[in-house]
Amino acid sequence: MSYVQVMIEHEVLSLNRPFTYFCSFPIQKGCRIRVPFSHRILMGLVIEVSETKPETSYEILDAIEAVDEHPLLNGELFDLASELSKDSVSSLMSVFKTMLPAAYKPASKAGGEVFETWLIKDPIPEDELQRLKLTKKQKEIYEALPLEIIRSKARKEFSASIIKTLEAKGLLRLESKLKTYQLVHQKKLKQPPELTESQRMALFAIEHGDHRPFLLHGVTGSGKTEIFFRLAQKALEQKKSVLLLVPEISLTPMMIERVCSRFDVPVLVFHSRLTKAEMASEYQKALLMDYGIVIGTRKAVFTPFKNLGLIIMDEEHDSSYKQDNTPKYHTRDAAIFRANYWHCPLILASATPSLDSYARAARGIYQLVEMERRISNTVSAIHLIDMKSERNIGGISVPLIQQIQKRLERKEKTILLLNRRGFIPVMKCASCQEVLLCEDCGIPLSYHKKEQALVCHVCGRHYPVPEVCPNCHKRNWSVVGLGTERLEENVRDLFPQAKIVRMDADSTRTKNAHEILLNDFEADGDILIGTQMVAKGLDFEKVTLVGVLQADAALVRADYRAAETTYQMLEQASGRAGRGRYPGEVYIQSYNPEHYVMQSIVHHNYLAFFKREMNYRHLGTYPPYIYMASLVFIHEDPTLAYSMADQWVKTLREQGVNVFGPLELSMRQKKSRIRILIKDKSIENLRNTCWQVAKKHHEKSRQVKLEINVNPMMLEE
Ligand SMILES: Nc1ncnc2c1ncn2[C@@H]1O[C@H](COP(=O)(O)OP(=O)(O)OP(=O)(O)O)[C@@H](O)[C@H]1O
Ligand SMILES: [Zn+2]
Repeated sequence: MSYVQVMIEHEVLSLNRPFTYFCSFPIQKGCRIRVPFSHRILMGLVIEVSETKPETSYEILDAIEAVDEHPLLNGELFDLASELSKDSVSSLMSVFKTMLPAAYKPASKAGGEVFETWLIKDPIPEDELQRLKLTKKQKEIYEALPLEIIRSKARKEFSASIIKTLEAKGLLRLESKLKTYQLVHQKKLKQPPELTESQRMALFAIEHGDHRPFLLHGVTGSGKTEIFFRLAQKALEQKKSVLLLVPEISLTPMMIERVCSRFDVPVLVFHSRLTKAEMASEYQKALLMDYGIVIGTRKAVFTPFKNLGLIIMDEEHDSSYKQDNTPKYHTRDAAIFRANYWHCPLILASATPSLDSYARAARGIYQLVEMERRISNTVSAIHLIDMKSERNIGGISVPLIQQIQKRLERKEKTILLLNRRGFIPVMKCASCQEVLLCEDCGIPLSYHKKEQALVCHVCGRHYPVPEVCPNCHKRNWSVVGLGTERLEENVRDLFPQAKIVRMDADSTRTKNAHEILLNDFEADGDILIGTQMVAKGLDFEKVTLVGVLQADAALVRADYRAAETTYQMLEQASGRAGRGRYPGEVYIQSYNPEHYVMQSIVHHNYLAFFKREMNYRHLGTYPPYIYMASLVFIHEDPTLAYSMADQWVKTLREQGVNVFGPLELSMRQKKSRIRILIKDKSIENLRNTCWQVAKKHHEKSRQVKLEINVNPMMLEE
């Protein structure tokens, strides 16, 4: 018998506190529990268990039942959750739900096919078997059955009716077991290569460093992965686990392959494409694992460990490390927390570190380790193509076409980057200039040829293509702009013999699609066309040419990080060429070749870019010089949302807070969104202000939704 503190399943801030229940059954902290709550039965998570009755002003009700036998979260993860909740200004329950695999979320409706039924053949004395009088067929099948088998499999492979009979006669016992998966195939192990001089120096610096996080700034192709592996090897030798974070699902297959061909230890994988049951199975394995390697995207940072010895965050600059929806946490912050908890090294690695991280390294908050040479010892030549004067066919400049032709003749490979999917980015009427917009979001729709549909790239809604313009009723659609789907067609027209592989959000919807496409390209592909996902991490020896189309498209965004993200994308894309024996060349098509982003790329000069960009951030008072939070008020009625935002601007201004807005953003799902921005030199002050708004807003209005983003990675328009 005990008293338990329970956080109930709802994520709202008004319920962001524990409720007390009386518990007549055994339960541990970190288990889910069913409890009565205002005339309903809800699921919750036990955050404390005590023998003594706590002081409460309300009647203590009886909890109904335990859902888990063993805790899903340990003490460390509880502490991490409470820190992330405070820091991201979101409810503790929203953090728990993000941490746990979907199948284990505390939610009444949760569940899923995580368990499957097994048949167990317990030993039975011969005379007992005689007494049951089995037919010849029944006996045959009984004897043929293995000691343990999944029930559905047994029914399919043998006879469903006979299996049923054997169950009824008590010869087969039913047992419910967690579905497990062998996601990773073991391969022959590879021997580690001899380290280069610059790798040895970097490794030495890390092994002789102190407790602060490391920022490993190594140019593309400098062999950072080998550094990870040497460090991992040491941790594993001490029987400690290694957490290896990668930004995007597209990078996991390559990393899994590399890890599995080096280490003969358990490897667990977490990413968003796993099914509910696979995710739950990996999580259960982690709870039981003594030591091993965990590879994964954002969510992997919440893996439970018995003993963690090393955290690596590869491509640390990538914006997918920040979660878009509540809780809007950054994986880096969670990684820093865990490294502190386990007193283990944290390696933030990138060829193009985020400005935030590099600035921190400059101030000594991180330890900077640099690798300036590529393994191949080559430097790719960067050619800027001025599209204002250069002739092009289907969006590809003549010099780039000539280079692709050369690669085809030499049986080398080309990567073409165009960061826009679909066929035509904007559907426009050539007669009246009408642009077709998403009804829910108010942003232009893209034409996707294969699907014969107009698609909103924000909400994903599909629309049929109208015969005529809804405005002027003429049939005169203009085909302006270029998406990856159309680029593929154009390249096919130019090089009909080439084998082309296209990788973008449309071609990678299905499970394992990334892996299949990349394998295709590596095997016999000539040209890989894709969005920013082809710019990252790929390591193919035969790629000697990279072409970037519309390199400055992303520069025109109003976001304060537009230059930074463009720089990172271009430098990363350039880095895919010339990684092996053959030197690489990069062709960047730009309308603005004098821009400092383009110039820094040409000269492979990160530091020049960093200094210039920091200067602009200083002038505009943007991060990393200050901290920033965006508060978005959301409602169908724009005037209601606006007045709410406007009141807060006035109130905060009276308190001396540095606040900007209100500003109307594009709609989402037919709802208006009004944003205010807060800037502060102190992150604590900024968070306090946000919490103050969040709590008061909640008391004042339940109708207008408020979304808070502390340290947003991007400011939308
Ligand atoms: N010491 C070494 N000797 C020979 N080859 C090596 C060595 N270290 C790494 N390599 C090879 O060099 C290539 C580039 O290494 P790696 O992929 O680790 O680069 P990286 O620094 O992660 O680059 P990026 O930031 O572009 O992803 C790989 O094919 C790797 O196998
Ligand atoms: Zn939309």
